[in-house]
Amino acid sequence: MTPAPTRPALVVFDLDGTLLDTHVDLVESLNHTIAALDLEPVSYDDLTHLVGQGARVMIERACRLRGHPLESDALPPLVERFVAHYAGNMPGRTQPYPGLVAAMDRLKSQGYRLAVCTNKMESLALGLLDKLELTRYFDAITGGDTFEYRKPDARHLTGTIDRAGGDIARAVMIGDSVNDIAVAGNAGVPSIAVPFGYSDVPVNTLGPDHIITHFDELTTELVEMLIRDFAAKVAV
Ligand SMILES: O=C(O)COP(=O)(O)O
Ligand SMILES: [Mg+2]
Repeated sequence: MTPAPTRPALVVFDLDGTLLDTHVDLVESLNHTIAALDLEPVSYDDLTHLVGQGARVMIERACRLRGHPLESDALPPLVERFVAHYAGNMPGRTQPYPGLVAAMDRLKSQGYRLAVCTNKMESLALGLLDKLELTRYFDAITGGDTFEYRKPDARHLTGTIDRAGGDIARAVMIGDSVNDIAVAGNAGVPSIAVPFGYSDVPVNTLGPDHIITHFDELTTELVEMLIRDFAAKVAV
């Protein structure tokens, strides 16, 4: 039998492509934004190469993809256009992935803490989670502009863990793409990858400590096992 955990752990979630399926609204707002430059719309397949570093980078990458690299002064009005459209449309067609809410209820009923560490702008992350009535689950929600650094910089994750009142030795990061697995590795925290998000490569190639294909698999037993195995690996 698994011994009782010393103290509840903290599970830190990425947002886009992990907690929430945001792709329809991201693509729509991105296409609305680049339409101001008369650029052809991008597709969902393109999104996996564009998303990951927040709206500014996503817009820059989309313009480059359409053969229209931006001058630096062209970006701020486009970011404003994106934010107005995206925030105005929330929650749009965005939904939690299957089993997420039940998994969060399960973890919280065991006293676990939950947090969000996303490269999405903090205001957009907060607004979206509010609209979906999910904010109350989280002890901290940090975005790509909360600190002066963001994923994959370890300090984005360690700062999130601090704000959530968590302990780095009892935390797990769960995400869909390279920044999530890298930030966990950089911070010294075990990682779980989900394959249903927006990675442009198969998640097993990112080197996560574990992969779950459905949130039904996210249990306190799994979290405890990952924390224990990770500590044992680091101690070797
Ligand atoms: O919005 C982005 O570019 C990335 O967001 P994420 O870190 O929640 O995946
Ligand atoms: Mg993501």
